[in-house]
Amino acid sequence: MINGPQYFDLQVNGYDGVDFNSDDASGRDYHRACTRLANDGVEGILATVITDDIDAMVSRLRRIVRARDEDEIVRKVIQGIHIEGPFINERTGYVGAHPANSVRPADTEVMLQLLEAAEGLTRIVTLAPERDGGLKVTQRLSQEGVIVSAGHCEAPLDVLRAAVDSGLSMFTHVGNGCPKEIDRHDNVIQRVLSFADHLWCCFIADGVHIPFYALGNYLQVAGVDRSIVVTDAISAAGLGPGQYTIGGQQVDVDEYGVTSIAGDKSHLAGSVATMTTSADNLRNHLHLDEDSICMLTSLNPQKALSLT
Ligand SMILES: CC(=O)N[C@@H]1[C@@H](O)[C@H](O)[C@@H](COP(=O)(O)O)O[C@@H]1O
Repeated sequence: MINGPQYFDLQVNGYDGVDFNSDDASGRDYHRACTRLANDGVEGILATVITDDIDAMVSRLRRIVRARDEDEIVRKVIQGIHIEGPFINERTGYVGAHPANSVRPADTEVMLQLLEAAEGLTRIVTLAPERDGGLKVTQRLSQEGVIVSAGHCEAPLDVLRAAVDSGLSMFTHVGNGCPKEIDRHDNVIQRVLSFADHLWCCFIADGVHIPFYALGNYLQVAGVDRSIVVTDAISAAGLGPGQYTIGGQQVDVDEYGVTSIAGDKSHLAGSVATMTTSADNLRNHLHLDEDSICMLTSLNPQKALSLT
């Protein structure tokens, strides 16, 4: 997709064999991943750092900052950072692939430490509003101009409403990061969809995280003009089945692109999608027109970041 609309991906944990949450990714690794992203028609991404011990998150954030400082293509492609965790819901199902023992309640001091390590590059923070007491971190982040996105959460309706009033403006991978067995009506997916007028709703369109017919329903309710497609790609993106990593965890990828943490099939652990395969899915499985695909994969993510 060289001459078409350029994709913009708000959630990328790795690409082409490079894990952005690894403790030994080199500048050369970042160069390779970003060159492949650019060749795959991706104009910009937010490199995503997920829950871990704070020292590990800090050093991974610094590593991304350094890789950008040293290399033009990395600077061009990695347009910012998405910090996903550690202030998420620790309960099984909601915590998903994040290491539960590193999850913690939201804390302004810790948040500031992470923001400082990212040196002004943080554009999105995913947290669980119900774990942000007094919504203090939500308020602080929105004052700082950082997008607060709810995710890996089970926020009740009144907490979501208060979070929106405090600056919450996005929801991370709607339909995922929640248990498979939840109440058929009163669940976090229905709650967030009821707030879709106020939130950017992000979806993973790989056909593994959400069946296409359900994704079609979600997009109709949320509206293509308020929705964003992300890959949530891990290092396996663009490669075949095998064993990969996200941070200190091993991820198995099967021949259908289903990811799992070392033999535990209870939840997914990122995708192997690229923006090209995601756009193809929207075209071929959801039969969306090109304008809608462009909004979901390029215009809306940039609008959310106030880049257009
Ligand atoms: C990189 C990464 O790990 N991304 C998340 C994962 O954290 C989460 O566990 C899963 C939940 O999906 P599920 O709720 O459908 O299992 O979605 C994504 O794959």
